Amino acid sequence: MTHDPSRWLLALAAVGLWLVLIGLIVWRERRAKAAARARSEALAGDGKETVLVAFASQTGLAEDLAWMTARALQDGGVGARVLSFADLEPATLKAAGRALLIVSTTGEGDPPDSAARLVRKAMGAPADLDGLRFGLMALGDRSYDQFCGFGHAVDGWLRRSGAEPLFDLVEVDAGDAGAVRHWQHQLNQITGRVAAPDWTPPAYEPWRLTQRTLINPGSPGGEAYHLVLEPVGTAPPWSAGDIAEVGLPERDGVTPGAREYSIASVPADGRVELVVRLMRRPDGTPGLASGRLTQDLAVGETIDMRVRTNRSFHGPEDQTPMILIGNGTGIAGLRAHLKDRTAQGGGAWLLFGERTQAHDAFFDAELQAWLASGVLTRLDRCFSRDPGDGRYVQDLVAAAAPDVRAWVDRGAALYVCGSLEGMSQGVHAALEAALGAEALLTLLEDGRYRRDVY
Ligand SMILES: Cc1cc2nc3c(=O)[nH]c(=O)nc-3n(C[C@H](O)[C@H](O)[C@H](O)COP(=O)(O)O)c2cc1C
Repeated sequence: MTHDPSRWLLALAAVGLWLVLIGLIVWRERRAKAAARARSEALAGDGKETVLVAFASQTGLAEDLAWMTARALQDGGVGARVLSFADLEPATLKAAGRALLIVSTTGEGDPPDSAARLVRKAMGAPADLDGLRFGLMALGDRSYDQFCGFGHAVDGWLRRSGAEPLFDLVEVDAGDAGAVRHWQHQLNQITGRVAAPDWTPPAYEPWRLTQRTLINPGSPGGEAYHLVLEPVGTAPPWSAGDIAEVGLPERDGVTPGAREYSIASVPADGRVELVVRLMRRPDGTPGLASGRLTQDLAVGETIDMRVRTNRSFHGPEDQTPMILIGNGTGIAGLRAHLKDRTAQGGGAWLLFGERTQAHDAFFDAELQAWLASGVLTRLDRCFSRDPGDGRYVQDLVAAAAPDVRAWVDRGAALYVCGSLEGMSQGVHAALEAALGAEALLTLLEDGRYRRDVY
């Protein structure tokens, strides 16, 4: 032990600074929550007749629709209170008397992360919800096996708990406008109003492809491209973690749904960058969206695109250490976060897996520069097809388990981006082994374990 008083003073100052920073983070979080509460209270009106509007959202659509629902109720003279599933208890539902719930499904039929606490604590068995009347809108996508899986689970639990539906479950397939209009129609029944407000999503804007680079020539994996798109008009604001929705042109009289890609850049870049892998159908022909973006579209041409907020993958404060984990094109979302960090921040550790060191070390020069500048504190990569390596990113997490624990103990947040199958499940299992299932669930519920997987 040192007896040098100046060392003690330094240590005390460091601890003091650390406490101030933690306090600042807590204060900012409280302020954000208070702002949402104030917004919600403003919509609640005089409280005579209030409907609870609760949302469980992974990428933000259910949350947006919840606020639009609350506004439509208020415009029709009915007060509304908006609550995330993260703050929802059975008793709150029962006390509300009337509730409108908007929930999406993620993973493979799974609840959004913000609903994990309610699922674990309350949904295992029926609750006492006698007297509650509810309307439920389930967001999903029919291309998944368990269409609206979580919406159906909530519906079943509410009914088993004695709650009564105000109308049949409204299923929304890939943001289908017709189903959303049906929900608006049900709201009109509640408010007695006829005029439906305009809920159409923000229009697509033209973006010009200014650069396209194949980033893995010679790779045994599918070709991956780095795309740079510049707005023809003015660029909208966005945050690291947000998504670009690419509209596809009509084909044989059918408009295919939009495709979503994690944005690999930040507004300061003045351009949206994407990392797109060319997908091939079983017959070898290119996939609709990836084929257009990586093959058909010429540099200089424009596409329809809009930026969509993806709150559940937004970053923490610069002072919060970040552990970024991903594979393949998942580097996109992680890169945006790294671009947002400073060398004075809490530090960032990237664990990344791809096929070969020689062809698939995506953005290597940039990562090395971030390591040198201190933005990136640590870089662990593995390559599954390299002789002598053969590991996947989950193996990196498992091998570094004690360090992962130490980072999390220091307050680190975990961000996972990349493929749902294989990677995200494997990483989840490795994190469970490293931190304990209970601790990982708590991190998930507290927004310190965030995922953007597809
Ligand atoms: C990684 C991922 C997994 C998904 N899994 C399912 C699923 O299993 N079943 C389903 O019906 N929809 C699934 N979806 C579709 C979403 O439910 C749909 O896009 C919804 O509109 C998202 O709403 P949110 O933005 O509020 O989370 C999935 C979407 C993503 C990105």
